[in-house]
Amino acid sequence: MGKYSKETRNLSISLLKPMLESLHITDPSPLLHKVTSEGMHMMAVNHYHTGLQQQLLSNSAAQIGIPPHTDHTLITVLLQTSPGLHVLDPTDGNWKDAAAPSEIIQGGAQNTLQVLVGDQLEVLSNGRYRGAVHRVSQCSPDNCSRISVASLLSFGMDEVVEPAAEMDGDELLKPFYKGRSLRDLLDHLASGEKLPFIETLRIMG
Ligand SMILES: O=C(O)CCC(=O)C(=O)O
Ligand SMILES: [Fe+2]
Repeated sequence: MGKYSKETRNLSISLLKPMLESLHITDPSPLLHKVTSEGMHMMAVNHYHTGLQQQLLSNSAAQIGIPPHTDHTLITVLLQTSPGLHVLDPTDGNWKDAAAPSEIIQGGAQNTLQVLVGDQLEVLSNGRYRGAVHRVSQCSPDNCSRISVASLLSFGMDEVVEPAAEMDGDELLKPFYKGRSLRDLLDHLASGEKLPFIETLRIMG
């Protein structure tokens, strides 16, 4: 796991670099330096299995799966042992299976990594990149076995993330997001507020 974690962190950073360059941020190096020196990298392992499913069913009507959400990250790299991850396609509003069709046919997605844009990249890019809305479909009650490993790269806990000051070589004219940190996200979650955090950051009009 240690080696995998290191490799996915390196992969995320090497993906982030051209993404920032694509925004024509005059000098992306200080941003990248912040991520590499003070950023957070977390690994989350989700195990969806029949025992847990049955336990949930006996207690309530709940079923295993994850409802639609975006990640708090800059970038998430996800490994799944079998299909189940769906991503919302903003162009037509339909959910798309994140595994390639050939993998679905073969019943596995072991050799593929999914890369998801998270909220922090949406804010930093002033909405040019949009956080990927994703969900995990519910397991069948009698045949549920799935593991996913998420590698979550973000700025540090107290870094206030806001639209980058200069993009496309010009001054940023109008920021569409408020600047907030991960600590603000934790306060938001603790407050019991139902609105997704990213929606509280968007500045309308
Ligand atoms: O299990 C998965 O495929 C996705 C998990 C996920 O979205 C998350 O941990 O944020
Ligand atoms: Fe997620």
